[in-house]
Amino acid sequence: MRIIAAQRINGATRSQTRRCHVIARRPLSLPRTPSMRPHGSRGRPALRFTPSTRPLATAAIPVDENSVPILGAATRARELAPELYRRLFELGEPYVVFDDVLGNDVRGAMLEDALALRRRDRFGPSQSVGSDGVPFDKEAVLSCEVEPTDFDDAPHLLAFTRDWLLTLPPALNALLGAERVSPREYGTKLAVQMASGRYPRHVDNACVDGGGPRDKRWITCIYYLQEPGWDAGGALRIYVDCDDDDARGDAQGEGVDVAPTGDRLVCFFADRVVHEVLPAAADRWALTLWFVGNDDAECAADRAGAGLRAAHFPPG
Ligand SMILES: O=C(O)CCC(=O)C(=O)O
Ligand SMILES: [Fe+2]
Repeated sequence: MRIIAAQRINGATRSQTRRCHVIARRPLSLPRTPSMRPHGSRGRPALRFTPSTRPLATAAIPVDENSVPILGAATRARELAPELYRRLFELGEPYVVFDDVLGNDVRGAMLEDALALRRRDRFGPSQSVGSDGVPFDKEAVLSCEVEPTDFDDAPHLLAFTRDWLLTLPPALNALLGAERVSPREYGTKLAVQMASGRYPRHVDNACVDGGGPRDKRWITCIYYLQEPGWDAGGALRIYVDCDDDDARGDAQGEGVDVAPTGDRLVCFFADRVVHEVLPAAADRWALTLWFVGNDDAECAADRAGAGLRAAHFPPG
């Protein structure tokens, strides 16, 4: 087993010279999606949404394995999968929060990567999709999809992404007893919400027919990169079902706030959980991985959560 050198985790080996060759394979046959547009394009028409997922293939895997930092991320994915499965699938909890996922050194190295990408101007306006399937720019939120070609700047972000994508789907599928989470396709987004920015209420996968490829994103996992002691707001507000006889309840359910504490991972179903992000007083960093469902029926109108979604996004 290879050992990660502490200085690599600390980012001390970050250099301007290329350490290895990187497979710069773009998603193979997917159309350009809103988040894959050239950065900074202005005055774009309101296109129908097409999901930004990609074949796993060799994406995010540099040719020289020895250059990939070892974060313990695959081990953590294997360790956390049973609890994720139990709480999301067996107990039907709307979301699951894991803390101390990779340790503060790894978190810090991932944040350094993100800052390096920002210095390289790799970010563009971040888009959301409305309940009608029409995308719009979020205010003061920038994002990018970390690519294999970003390896020299972002080895830790890529190593985490690669390890989770290779490990979590098979681990969940073993528990589910069928290949319901695709081990071949994924979505990803690195986002920074600046002061004054916010994410309006939405469901990641609105399950609307956008006229393009079907959006197959099924499970959202968000890893937060904040420094320890973060108290600048920016909670993820998740709307959960509430009982009819709950005095505080209304048709929209009750919002539960999850702070974007560093080294925290929050997971929920991409096609049914209504959520938003509240304003933060400082830059708020998050790396999202979307796991893709293999089964068309996973994203069905009558699935759990449809009532809550209808309450938040009434037709018309
Ligand atoms: O960063 C977060 O907490 C949530 C982000 C989000 O809702 C999204 O990217 O769709
Ligand atoms: Fe979201």
